[in-house]
Amino acid sequence: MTAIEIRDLAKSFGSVKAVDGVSFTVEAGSVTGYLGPNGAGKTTTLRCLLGLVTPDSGEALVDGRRYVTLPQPVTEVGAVLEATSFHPGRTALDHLRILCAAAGLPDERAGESLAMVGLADVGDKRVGGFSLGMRQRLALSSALLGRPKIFILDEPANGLDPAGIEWLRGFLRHLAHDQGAAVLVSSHVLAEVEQTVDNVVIIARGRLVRQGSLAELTTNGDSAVRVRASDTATLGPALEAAGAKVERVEDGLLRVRGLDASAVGQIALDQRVVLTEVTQERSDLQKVFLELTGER
Ligand SMILES: Nc1ncnc2c1ncn2[C@@H]1O[C@H](COP(=O)(O)OP(=O)(O)OP(=O)(O)O)[C@@H](O)[C@H]1O
Repeated sequence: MTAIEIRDLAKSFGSVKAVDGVSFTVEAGSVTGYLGPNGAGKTTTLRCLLGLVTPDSGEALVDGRRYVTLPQPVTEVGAVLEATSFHPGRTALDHLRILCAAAGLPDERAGESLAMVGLADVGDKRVGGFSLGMRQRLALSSALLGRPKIFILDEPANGLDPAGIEWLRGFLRHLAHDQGAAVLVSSHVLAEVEQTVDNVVIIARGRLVRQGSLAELTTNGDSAVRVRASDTATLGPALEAAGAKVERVEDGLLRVRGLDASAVGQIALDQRVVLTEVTQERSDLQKVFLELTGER
């Protein structure tokens, strides 16, 4: 079921075409990564979806409707935009209770939502003392208050430490895969979302560059392992016997498809062949992103 639909969306600010004819959909039960370098137009797209920016043309729809026409938006869409600000003197629970009151939600949703993001123990602490990562979690908990089934999250991994990013991955997958939510999550860092998303939409300078399932974009044939070894005459046939396609690049260097680096290492060990280099080549997705961003 299509939960989010962006159709021929365009928005300019003066002479800058922030979004220039972008179309994609996000289905229920999946996480879609909306990726692109800084200034690509991601935030503008998400702001159009949330009715904060009026597009010049095209549509940005949630559940087939414009956000501004939703009768009780918090129960349908949970949104976290970049640089969410909090009153530093308020406790986390008070912050959420105020949002509950404004949205007509029962008070207890504040504590429940805080617990879902792992902040139950600090509900009575003032937000002013929170780390950036804790603020990100608090922002996420505010998106959970109305138990929505559509999530629109702008760079939610910003400021999280590696453990926080790992937690976020699991949490977003849980929302989509266990609870059937549609999750649209933007990032300018591919590695942050690569292990989370089912689908990828890449934009640059307002235009769509590539879209597809993660599986399509990472297994379209080009990902191989480069292996430098002391005895390729022994290793090559052993890898082939294990089902790999082996190309002899030059003396002592093989390019292996169909096995990952650890399987290659294990076979080399079994054959008592010394490896001097094992490099996983980048997937097509990583290459596209690298060209756009220079990210390594
Ligand atoms: N309110 C605005 N007024 C003028 N220009 C804007 C406005 N909002 C965005 N832009 C411009 O539109 C372009 C796209 O910006 P946008 O914030 O959508 O990109 P982004 O992909 O979200 O980037 P980032 O990862 O840096 O947040 C940029 O050139 C930006 O400077």
